[in-house]
Order: sequence, then structure tokens, then C-alpha cells
Amino acid sequence: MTTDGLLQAENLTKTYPLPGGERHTAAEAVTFTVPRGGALGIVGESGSGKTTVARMLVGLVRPDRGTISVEGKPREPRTPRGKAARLARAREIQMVFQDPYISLDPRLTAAQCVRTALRLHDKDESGAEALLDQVGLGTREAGARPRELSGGQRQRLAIARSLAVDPRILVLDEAVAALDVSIQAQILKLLDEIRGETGVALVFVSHDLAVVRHVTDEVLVMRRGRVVERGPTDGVLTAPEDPYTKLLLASVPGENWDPANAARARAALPT
Ligand SMILES: Nc1ncnc2c1ncn2[C@@H]1O[C@H](COP(=O)(O)OP(=O)(O)OP(=O)(O)O)[C@@H](O)[C@H]1O
Repeated sequence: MTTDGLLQAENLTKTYPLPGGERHTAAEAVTFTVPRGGALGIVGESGSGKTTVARMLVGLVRPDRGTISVEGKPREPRTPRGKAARLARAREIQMVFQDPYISLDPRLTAAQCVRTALRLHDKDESGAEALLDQVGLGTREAGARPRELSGGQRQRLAIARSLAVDPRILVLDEAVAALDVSIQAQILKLLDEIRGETGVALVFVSHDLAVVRHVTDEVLVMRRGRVVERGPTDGVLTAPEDPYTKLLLASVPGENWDPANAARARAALPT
């Protein structure tokens, strides 16, 4: 096992029971390293296993096999007992979900939400305004509850709350998928700035290749639970080698886009 890098996932495998006693493999032997301050994209179609990998990283799904290490230290599959150990674990990896509405407490204003996270981690609550400012939320938004914020503002708040913990790694699962493209661009720019300012590493899970192209250095392409291609994002998305990556790229509407090419690429894929 390599020991360099901030985050290491080694042979992560997860299966789920199927009716009839067999098991469905959602992720199989997924291995990658993310360097300090790096940004890794995990792409693939719906059902390829991206979310399963993201959830294993933060401990929401327990791998059948494989290990996750942060700075060479293995993460226990179970949440540790004791407040200090739990908080230390939370500081390693934070997650931002597609729909922050579900994960935000509807009763708390944006400022209260961030203050609560700071307090929990024994940090100075007066830092809340600076964090909200960092994600582009001003005084009016600071006093608003989630239902009074737009989708993009809610996602900014979810990011601010994650940053309050001062994490080493931020895992974002389809974090901009529900936003319209101009808001997506703003959030992607924000994430890039935050990465530059704080050195937080990003693991960016998305079905959207254009999104991953903007915010990641390296990319993994997943199909049916397996990594079928990996490498620098620009290289993989400009000159893909695997037929599945070619299919994903052929499926993106754009200039000279021809749905027939995507259909042909899919027909040529090995099953
Ligand atoms: N709790 C579960 N029980 C059974 N099967 C599951 C469970 N969670 C995921 N799966 C299956 O595992 C596979 C991978 O799912 P996963 O959610 O990781 O894919 P994904 O690439 O993130 O897809 P999407 O983009 O649609 O979320 C799918 O076939 C899914 O049906």
C-alpha cells in the first residue's frame, strides 16, 4: 500500500443482498489516492457505484472489504465512541449532499446553523459570519432559515457548515446537480477558491463530466462498480481510452453533438 497522499482508498468493495440470496456488487476493489489539497472526480452513469464509494468514505456505508486511510491512518469502519474521537473523525472528512434541504435543520437560521457546527467543534462561534461571507452569504441570508434561501444559497450554507469543522477532505455527492447551470458555475468557482484558500481536498462525485472538468485534477470513471479508466481529468476527458468513457463523452450534448454517436458507442460497449 502506498503511504503518500492525504486520502487513500484501497480495494473498497460493497455488495448488497438481492432477493433470492445473491448479492449485487455496487463497488468492487475501488482504489485511489487524493493528495493534500487535491481534487478527484468520480464519474459514471446512474447506478455505477459513485454514491456507494462516497458513502463509504464518510462512514455512512460500511465496506465489505477494503480500507480508507487519512494521512496514513486507517479510519475505523464504525463511528468511534466518545465525543473527542467522533469530532476528530468528522474533521477528517465532511460530506455535502445533493439536496442540502434534507440535511439542514429547518429551525435554524444560516448563522445559527454555522454557529452550532463551530460550537460542537469547540471553535469560536464569532467565526460564523466570516464563514458565511467566504461562501458568499451576506447579512440578510445569515438571518434566513433554509426555506427562505434559494437552492444555490442552501448549498452555499451546507458548504459553510462543512467548512466550520475545518475538514481535511470534502466529499461532494452530486452537490451541484440540482442547481441551474449559472448557479452551478458559481458554486464550482467557490469550491475552487475554497480549495485554494484552505487546502481542503475535494472528492467530487458527479454524473456530469462538464462539472468534473471544472473542479478536479484527476478523475476515476466507474462502470458497474468498477473503475474502468483513471488519470488526469483533462487527459481522460479529452482523449479517453475506455469505450465507456467515450460513451459518456459522446452522450454530453454540445456543439456538433449527434445522439446517434452516443447510441453507436453504447451498442459497441462490452456487456
Ligand atoms: N442500500 C442499497 N441496497 C441495495 N442496493 C443498493 C443500495 N444502494 C445502492 N444500491 C445499488 O448499488 C448500485 C450502485 O448504486 P449507487 O447509488 O452507488 O450508484 P450511483 O452511481 O451513485 O448512481 P446515482 O447517480 O443514480 O446515485 C446500484 O445498482 C444500486 O441499485
